Amino acid sequence: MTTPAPLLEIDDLRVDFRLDDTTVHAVRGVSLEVRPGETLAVVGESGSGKTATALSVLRLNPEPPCAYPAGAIRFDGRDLLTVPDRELGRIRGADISMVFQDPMTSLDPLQRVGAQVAEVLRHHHGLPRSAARHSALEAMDEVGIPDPERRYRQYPHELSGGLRQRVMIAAALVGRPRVLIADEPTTALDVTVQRQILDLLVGLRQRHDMAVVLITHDLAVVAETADRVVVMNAGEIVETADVHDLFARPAHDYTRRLLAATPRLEPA
Ligand SMILES: Nc1ncnc2c1ncn2[C@@H]1O[C@H](COP(=O)(O)OP(=O)(O)OP(=O)(O)O)[C@@H](O)[C@H]1O
Repeated sequence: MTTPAPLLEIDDLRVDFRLDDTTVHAVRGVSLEVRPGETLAVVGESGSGKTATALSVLRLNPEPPCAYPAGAIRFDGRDLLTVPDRELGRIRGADISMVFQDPMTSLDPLQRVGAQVAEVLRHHHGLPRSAARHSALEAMDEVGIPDPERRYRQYPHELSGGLRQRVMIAAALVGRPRVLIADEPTTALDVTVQRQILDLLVGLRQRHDMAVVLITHDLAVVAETADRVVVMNAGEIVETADVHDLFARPAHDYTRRLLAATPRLEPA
């Protein structure tokens, strides 16, 4: 069986944060690839460099003098670490989207949620207001927001945490990206809503044939959703494996310790 060419390739990524007179080597030579249509989980304990890696893809880490990314991140023959800002702006949302843990910090509190979903289409595809509204309503409906017409006009604080996360997912999807990076997308939600959001992501990935990079510290989530898994510790990848192999035959000590800390797990 041939492995499809990767959609996104991270090559020897290093991210340093400089704070006063200390330097934190948050990411230390991470290389990974994301293949078309797969769910790649990135797991590891808090502080292992998962978020700094993900943010580097869209250059969302703080800028120098705080953060210094190095290495290469290749997408469609371009290095995202060095493409001009305008080009990266076109890629964000249209080719690669991100969903974060806490939608309250990524949604604008002063803007109606529907307009925030539609914004992506107006910005990237130059759609007129009415067409963008129509597509945004469709996306809100697709992610399971009941009565999208009414919700469209509401502000983020008028929605529950689960609905806000669905709005973020609608905004991330509406531009039909090929890669969705979801950073702990369910951590801030209660357990039943977590389940619904994960099911939603799995369904959307299949329907839109998009690749999902799922960042999580939760191995139960990995077992249920991932095709392949990258395990990070202290800024480095310690193991990359097919999800079944990872759970059946973890190769690295650190992975075995992570698995031992989460009893009774079976990949789906
Ligand atoms: N803006 C920043 N300024 C300084 N140091 C940072 C910054 N962001 C992250 N770090 C440091 O970089 C390291 C990696 O952090 P990162 O957030 O990438 O880890 P993580 O695996 O995503 O953890 P978590 O699951 O807690 O989000 C940590 O030591 C963290 O303190």
